Amino acid sequence: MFSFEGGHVLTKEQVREQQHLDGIMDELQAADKRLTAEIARTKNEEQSLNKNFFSDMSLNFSNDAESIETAASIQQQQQMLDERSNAWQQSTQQLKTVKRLQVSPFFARIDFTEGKEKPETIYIGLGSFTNKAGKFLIYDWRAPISSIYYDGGLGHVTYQTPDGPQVVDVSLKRQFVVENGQITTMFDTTETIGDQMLLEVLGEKSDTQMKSIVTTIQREQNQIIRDTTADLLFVQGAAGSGKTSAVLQRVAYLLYRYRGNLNSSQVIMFSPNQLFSDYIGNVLPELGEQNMVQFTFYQYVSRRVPNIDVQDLFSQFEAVLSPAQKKVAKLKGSLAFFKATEDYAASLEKGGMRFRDIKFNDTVFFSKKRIADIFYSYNANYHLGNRLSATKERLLNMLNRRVESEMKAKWVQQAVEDLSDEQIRMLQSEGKTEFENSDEEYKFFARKIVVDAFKTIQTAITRNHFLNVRGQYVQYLKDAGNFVDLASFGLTQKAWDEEVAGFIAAFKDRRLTMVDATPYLHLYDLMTGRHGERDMRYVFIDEIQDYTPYQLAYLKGSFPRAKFTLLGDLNQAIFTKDDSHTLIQDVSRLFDPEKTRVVQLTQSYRSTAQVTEFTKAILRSGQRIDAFDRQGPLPTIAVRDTENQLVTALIDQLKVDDNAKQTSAIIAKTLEEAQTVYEELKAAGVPATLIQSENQRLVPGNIVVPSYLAKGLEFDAVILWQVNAANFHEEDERELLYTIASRAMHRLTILASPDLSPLLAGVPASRYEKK
Ligand SMILES: Nc1ncnc2c1ncn2[C@@H]1O[C@H](COP(=O)(O)OP(=O)(O)OP(=O)(O)O)[C@@H](O)[C@H]1O
Repeated sequence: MFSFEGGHVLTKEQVREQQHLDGIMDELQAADKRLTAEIARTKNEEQSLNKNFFSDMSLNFSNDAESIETAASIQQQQQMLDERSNAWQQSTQQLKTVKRLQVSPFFARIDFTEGKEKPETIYIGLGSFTNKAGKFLIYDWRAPISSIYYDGGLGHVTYQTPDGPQVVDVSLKRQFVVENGQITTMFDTTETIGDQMLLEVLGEKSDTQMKSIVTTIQREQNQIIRDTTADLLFVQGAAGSGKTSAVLQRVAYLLYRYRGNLNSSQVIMFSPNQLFSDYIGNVLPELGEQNMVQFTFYQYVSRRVPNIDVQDLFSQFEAVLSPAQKKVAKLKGSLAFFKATEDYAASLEKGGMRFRDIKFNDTVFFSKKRIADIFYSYNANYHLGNRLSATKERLLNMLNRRVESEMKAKWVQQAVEDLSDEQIRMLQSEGKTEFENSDEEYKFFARKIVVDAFKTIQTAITRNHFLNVRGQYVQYLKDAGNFVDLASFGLTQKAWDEEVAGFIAAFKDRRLTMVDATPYLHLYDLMTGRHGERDMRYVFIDEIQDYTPYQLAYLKGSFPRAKFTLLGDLNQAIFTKDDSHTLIQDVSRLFDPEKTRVVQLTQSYRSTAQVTEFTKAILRSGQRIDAFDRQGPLPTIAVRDTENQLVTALIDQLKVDDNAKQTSAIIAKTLEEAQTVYEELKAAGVPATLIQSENQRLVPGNIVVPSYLAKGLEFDAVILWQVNAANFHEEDERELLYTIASRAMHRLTILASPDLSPLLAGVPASRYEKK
């Protein structure tokens, strides 16, 4: 293994590689020129074809034969136009790749032989590049053959091709760092991906945007990236083990592998918060792909219940639940409750559906009784969805028939008389202008007025306004004891009734907590026979430990034809807390076990060995977490008597981090505490940015952030603010503490006053330094 940087004497091999690189850079430059010219030319041709589209043809439709000729000629012109525009698009795409490759053409080389064929050498980069003769100069990292770079060492290595597994004999694996057309680092490795390269990458500074990991993807991550068989791919991994990184590269891989059949709008990713969505937003574009659809679960739910205020992340995190409320939340998040909602909906096929009157000018037009009679007039084979469509059709027919009689109503007569000249002209412009008699004229205008006025009713029918969804949900909660065993969740009927009463009070104000939002939507979907988004092909859910089984079951049903990739670390549950440990069993029940693949990632890449060893000791679960051998300072713990003294300790620490050119994130438990410490820093003249909402962006420099927004992010240095007994004492706060501590890449500091959280009592003294 060797490496060289400025000043070292180059070996023959290094000179040879640089010459090869120079050759490729020349080819890339030539391709850049050629493609740019080609794009300009096709664009011009297309424009002139467009301009002359009709003038180039003799349009003649006077007889059949000639119109056929004309049609053929139009078609031919259109075809030429399409070809030009395809050529233009292709060249534009190629040019983009060439431009990306010019920055860094390749990062690896492999030499291998396949069977009895001649030895081959290939170079791997961010995209494919062929010379004019069609020879591959660079292979895309996602090409089947590139897999051998990630999957194995030297010797026999198997890789998957569309035609099945292939075996090759690998004789060389070389890694490069290329900057501005110069090879700055080069390693030969016998391992999968040499530790040295990884060490270099991991030692870098944090950024406000996540980076891609294509040059150093690890073998077990590659399994995740290239899996195409599992319906459910479940990735359980320690903090910083590259779950998020791996799935982002997986999206890029799938878009490449199924190019032409899969586009980025058929891939959806659920992220823990908007801040995180922004943080990962650059990875795919950097890899030359378009971003997938991104949502937080809150966004996904709240956009579907427009007039209701769904509980946001902040209040979800800060809410303090009574023991009874905790039990209710557990019940409402369970698969048993999911099943109960389905059973309740099925019971509505026989009766109990709640409707609203459809009103017109403040009087009842279709009464709820009438609607219910129609709804239940169909035979028992009709499910809710069919019943609803049949009812709507009937109502629309009835509405049409009412037009004629309504035309005689007094208000219509009045409206016709009141029509201004302008209105008359407008209405006439849409139809007749001459009438045989005044009666006919009256009817014409009366009909227009009635049809127009009935549009509100039509909308009410087509948009299901006559369903009383909120009333239905309340009714469901009241009846829930008939559909789910309350006792198995430790609840009596009385306790449940009290909770329902509390729920109704908030619901009247149009407020809905997160635990109710999903069953509410689910019930609505069942009532309306909604079948989910069938176009979506891949669903990714990050941080699944913060979802309830109910929410996951609901998402599964919402994307009935998609394959799912779920990522989680059961040690990092910040909302669902200890329930997360049964989540895997619950989730696996939703999928076919034959098509489920579980991958465990145990190696933590984010942090230094010192930070990982410390954070690991916070946990009790004994889950395997392997530290990566990258060295850094021991974490420090500083306890002071007063908060004032603690602020001084904080400012001192910020200076230390600053001197090490590391940006710090000060993570406080709650938003309120984050605000306080931010104000204290400001008063002391220390610059920092307060992140108080997920809709903000990360910025360079020091930040102060509440714990629930730090999910999934990482920072050079992390300072945990006020890890005292008051803030962290419950067992179920252990995972939160682990989550925020594990955000640190290079340095971790823990500050507390007047005492230290007992949750840190189990961390051996050798793993930190007291200050
Ligand atoms: N193969 C790799 N090569 C280089 N860097 C890697 C690799 N795998 C992970 N990393 C780095 O490790 C860090 C953690 O990765 P990532 O955020 O994907 O982990 P995670 O498992 O989603 O973490 P968490 O659950 O703690 O949020 C990132 O900086 C990422 O770039």
